[in-house]
Amino acid sequence: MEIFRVLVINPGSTSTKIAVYDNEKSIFLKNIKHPAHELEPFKTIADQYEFRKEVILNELINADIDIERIDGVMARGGLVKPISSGVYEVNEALKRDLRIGILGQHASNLGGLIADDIAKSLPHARAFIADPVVVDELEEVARITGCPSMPRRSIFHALNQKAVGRLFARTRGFVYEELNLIVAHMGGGVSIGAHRQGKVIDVNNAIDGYGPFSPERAGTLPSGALVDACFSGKYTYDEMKKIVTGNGGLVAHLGTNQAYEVEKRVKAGDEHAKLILSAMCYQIAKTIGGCAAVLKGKVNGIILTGGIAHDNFVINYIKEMVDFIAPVAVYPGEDEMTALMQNGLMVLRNQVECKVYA
Ligand SMILES: Nc1ncnc2c1ncn2[C@@H]1O[C@H](COP(=O)(O)OP(=O)(O)O)[C@@H](O)[C@H]1O
Ligand SMILES: CCCC(=O)OP(=O)(O)O
Repeated sequence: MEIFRVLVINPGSTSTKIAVYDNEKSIFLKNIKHPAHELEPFKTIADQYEFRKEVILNELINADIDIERIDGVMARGGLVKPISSGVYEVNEALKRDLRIGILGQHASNLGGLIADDIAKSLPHARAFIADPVVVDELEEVARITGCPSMPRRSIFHALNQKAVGRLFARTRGFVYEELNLIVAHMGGGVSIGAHRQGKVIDVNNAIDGYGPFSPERAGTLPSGALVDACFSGKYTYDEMKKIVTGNGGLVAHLGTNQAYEVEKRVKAGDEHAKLILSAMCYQIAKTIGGCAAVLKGKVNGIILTGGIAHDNFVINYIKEMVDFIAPVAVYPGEDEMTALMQNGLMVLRNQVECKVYA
């Protein structure tokens, strides 16, 4: 059997994850955490490009991985134009939109760019992204806000939400497309999606829109206060953007983007840390309740996933508020690396056609 070597790169807001597979066999996996102070010197996401690329290449060198053998570089894709779920080969149009950050700035914008750069330096590698954060399956009614020029947008952890949705269904003898699920991904950002028979018909905008606050995002804010702050003369445009994305949420309240650090403080008896972490959980649970209404109460399961799903305080808090809706399943971490590898192998084996980003 032909062996395909796939490099998977996943730049998240608080981490860079790297994996190498020979066919389905994992030969290397590393999660490099980036505490807030390490990323603070970079003014923009684009400024992190060299840093993140170096991190990836150094890890591969240190692990003695023969990168010349790589056939495909799979990346978690970023804030390009809204597109359907699937695998896209990195092309010039995609790179241009990733560079601009046409729908905003997020570490995953670097994924396709770094993948392309690495693939081009190798003898026969191709670069792809799959299920980027802009996968858009929203129902029309879910797009409308009270201000026609500011519609709601689908920006979420599409790759992992769909991967764990499929895993949940498979392990229970169903297919994902038969079930109604609510998936809460809790990472540097938090997204909560209403999955109706394989389509995410409603979800919060996890980057700079609305929804629960998260380790580094402010989430929904009182709009009057937000307008006042913008015009107060105290902040530049970039500073306001950073308040909403990057320096919001746990970073703003507690000075760290690491939920495990907050959990340690809570265990040590820090009442303020407990109140803030509780507020984040409370907002997540309320949003899950909203998704139950979207699905008209017909919910087969609630899935809690992402790095913070390792945190027992968080899980217990949310479970207590929502387990009256449907059974709660917990998938700590994410299945993004496996999902990217599987998508890459399907294309390299010509089992699916990759889509063209135009
Ligand atoms: N074992 C753990 N216990 C509690 N929180 C954790 C644990 N592992 C990771 N986290 C938290 O999960 C968050 C990162 O989640 P992750 O899904 O890796 O996000 P991202 O992809 O945005 O970097 C961080 O706040 C981190 O502190
Ligand atoms: C839009 C979802 C992307 C996101 O928030 O990812 P991180 O949790 O990795 O920042």
